[in-house]
Amino acid sequence: MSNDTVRLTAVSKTYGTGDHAVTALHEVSLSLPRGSFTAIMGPSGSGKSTLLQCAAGLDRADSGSVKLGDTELTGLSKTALTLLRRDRIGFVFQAFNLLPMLTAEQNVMLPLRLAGRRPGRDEVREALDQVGLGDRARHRPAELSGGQQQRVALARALITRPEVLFGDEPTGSLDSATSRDVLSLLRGLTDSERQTVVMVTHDPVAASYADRVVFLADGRLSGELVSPTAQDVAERMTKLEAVAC
Ligand SMILES: Nc1ncnc2c1ncn2[C@@H]1O[C@H](COP(=O)(O)OP(=O)(O)OP(=O)(O)O)[C@@H](O)[C@H]1O
Repeated sequence: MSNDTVRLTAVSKTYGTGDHAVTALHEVSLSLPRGSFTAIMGPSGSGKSTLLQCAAGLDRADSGSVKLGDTELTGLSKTALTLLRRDRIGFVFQAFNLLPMLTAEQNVMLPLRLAGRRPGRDEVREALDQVGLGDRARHRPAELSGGQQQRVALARALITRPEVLFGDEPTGSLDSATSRDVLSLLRGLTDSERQTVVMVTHDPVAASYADRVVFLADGRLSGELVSPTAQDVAERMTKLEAVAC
């Protein structure tokens, strides 16, 4: 079995046709090793979200290969892809997407209920404890801060024990202190549970929590930084943005 949780090989994706065609990804190859935390950065429109969507089976690549463990995603039917996302992938987005009428506990239970499982209360409490919210289980989203709501979203993403957790700007709507809490949690998941995490971000400080930052420019890979500092990331981004202008 491969040591990579996710492997993209020569993935290309074009939106639209003819004069309106936009090639969002040009033959991108990228491996996400098991237990690694990767940040994806690049100027606006460089293909970050498209990369994440193709890697997570939310969108289909036009060509190339996308593998989750030993499963090739590109040939899967829509139903098989839906099941794969439900059972093997976790997501957190900039918007927390919690259901307002449900408590934290009920929100966290939802993915298991949708999978036809009756979750044990212990299992849900454990997921909430993992994100430091064991004492907020009965609160509804409106009774929680933004950072707490994102942590509930994180517990909901982790309850199925996904092979990979994808984040699309997971700290994008949080203030810097709250962002740090959420990023430390993600870092801790990788360090203590070997959770594979990949996150798109615009924030060099957020990216500095990752093991590696992968840069995209105009739909192509444009280098990477290992064990990045926020300053190194910011400098690299300034250069990429200058070229993109
Ligand atoms: N559904 C779509 N239809 C047409 N073009 C699209 C679509 N989605 C993305 N694009 C185009 O593909 C390119 C890459 O978009 P993408 O959203 O992946 O970039 P991004 O790096 O995530 O940008 P941002 O940082 O601004 O969110 C852009 O030129 C965008 O306009």
